[in-house]
Formats: sequence, C-alpha cells, structure tokens
Amino acid sequence: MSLDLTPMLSPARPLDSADALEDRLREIGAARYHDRHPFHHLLHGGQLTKGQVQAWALNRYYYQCSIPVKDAVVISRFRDRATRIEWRHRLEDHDGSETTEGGIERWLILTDALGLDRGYVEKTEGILPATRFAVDAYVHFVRDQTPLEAIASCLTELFAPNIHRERIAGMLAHYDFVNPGVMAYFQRRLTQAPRDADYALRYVRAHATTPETREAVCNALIFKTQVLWTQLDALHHAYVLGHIPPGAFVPEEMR
Ligand SMILES: O=C(O)c1cc(C(=O)O)c2c(n1)C(=O)C(=O)c1cc(C(=O)O)[nH]c1-2
Repeated sequence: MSLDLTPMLSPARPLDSADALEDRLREIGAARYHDRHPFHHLLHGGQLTKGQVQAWALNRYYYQCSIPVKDAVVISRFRDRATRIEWRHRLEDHDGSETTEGGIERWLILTDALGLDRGYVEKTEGILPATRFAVDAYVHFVRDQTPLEAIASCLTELFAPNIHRERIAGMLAHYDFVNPGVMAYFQRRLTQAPRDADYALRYVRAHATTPETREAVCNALIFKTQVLWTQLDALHHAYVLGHIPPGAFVPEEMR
C-alpha cells in the first residue's frame, strides 16, 4: 500500500472564477506554507540553541538580500508603467535609501545581536548550498515565467503576517538573546506584507481570466512554497540532524 504523506487538498473545484482561484490559493497556503515546517516549530517554540538560530538567520540573510534583486527582475518584466510604479516601493522596503533604513539593514541588526560578524553574513559564504539553489531558483522563476506568474509567486506573503506574529511572540518569550529591537524586521513586515499581498492578489484575480492562467497562478504559488520549504529542510538536515555540508557555517557548539 502506498502512503501519501502530502497534506490533502480538497477535491479540485474548477477554476472558473476569481473567487474559485482565491479559494484554491488559500487552500494551497493552508496545506503547504512553511509555518507547518518542523524547523519553524522548533524556532518559535524556543527549542533551538543560539548556534542553530544563528544558522537560520545567516541563511535567511541570503533570501533577504535576494528579494530586491527578484523585485527588480519583476519590474523589468513589465512594459506597463503603472505596474512598475506599484512594484517599485518593494525595492526601497528592503534596500532602504540614502536616508532611510531598509529590511536588509534590519536583518543585519538581528544577525549582529546573534553575535555573527557582518562581513561574514554579507559575503554569504557560509550559507547552505540548498539555500543558494532555492533562492536563486526564485529569482530565475520571475525572469523565465510569464509576468503573471512572476507576480503570483509572491503570494506566499498572504500567509506571512501570521507567521511573523508567531515568530515575534515565540522568540521574545523563549530566547534571552532576542529583544523587541532585534525583532524590528518582522514588526515592520506586519504592515508591509499585507499591502504587497493585497496588490498581488487583486492583480491575479483581475489578470488570470481563464482556467489555464488561473492554474498557472496556483502552480506559481506551489513553486514558491517549495522554495521556502526547501530552505527549512536544508537547515533541519544540517543543524538539527547534524549533517553540515562542507564549507557551511558551523555553530560553536557543533565544532
Ligand atoms: O518570515 C517569513 O516567513 C517570510 C516569508 C515570506 C514569504 O512568504 O515569501 C517573505 C518574508 N518573510 C519577508 O520578510 C519578505 O520580505 C518577503 C518578500 C517576499 C516575496 O516573495 O516577495 N516574501 C517574503
């Protein structure tokens, strides 16, 4: 007897309207978003060592610094000026500007507090190979798929505020090396992510007008949940099970 361990989605309803599309997207999120991953349960439940949290933050930095690159590629896919203007603030949200701090800087405040050297973090030398492959696959996806799928792939952000709230509360409660200043990155995302997700959802509802394009939107979201899940699988394999690949960061307690 074969055993299907993937979470069950309800029997596929035809994607014959924007509402059916939205319902399917929310089902995909409920079944596949990385809030279900065991590594997140350990992180938010205070069950990781400081070294394991360092490994998470170091690897996640690669996602952070690649997001504005990804968004610049998304912008490059549109000849339509209104869409480019709408998407532009995302670059500043992460990169900041000459006068304002962005998300990447806030992430470095977190890695500083964890005792990681900034130069080492920014070089990204010590990240897991799977982190690099997964994140790069996201950048390549928005370059290679249709502009509609490029936008749809950010729809995981629909589900991000809940996990951010859970992470802020969990990490503040459980780790003595975390304080509200350190969690500023996630606090800020609580207002940024809903705006971004709302726009993307409205966009796919309006522009995916056939069952085929709605299916493509769903598959883009599934792809993105896999980008996120793969990163946590790799962290779990390396830092919970102890199989750290050659060249990757080794926490002090595992040396
Ligand atoms: O902490 C998280 O679980 C999480 C998830 C996601 C996501 O769902 O892709 C993003 C973020 N955080 C985030 O901080 C962020 O800036 C972000 C941008 C994007 C995107 O696809 O454009 N996703 C996410």
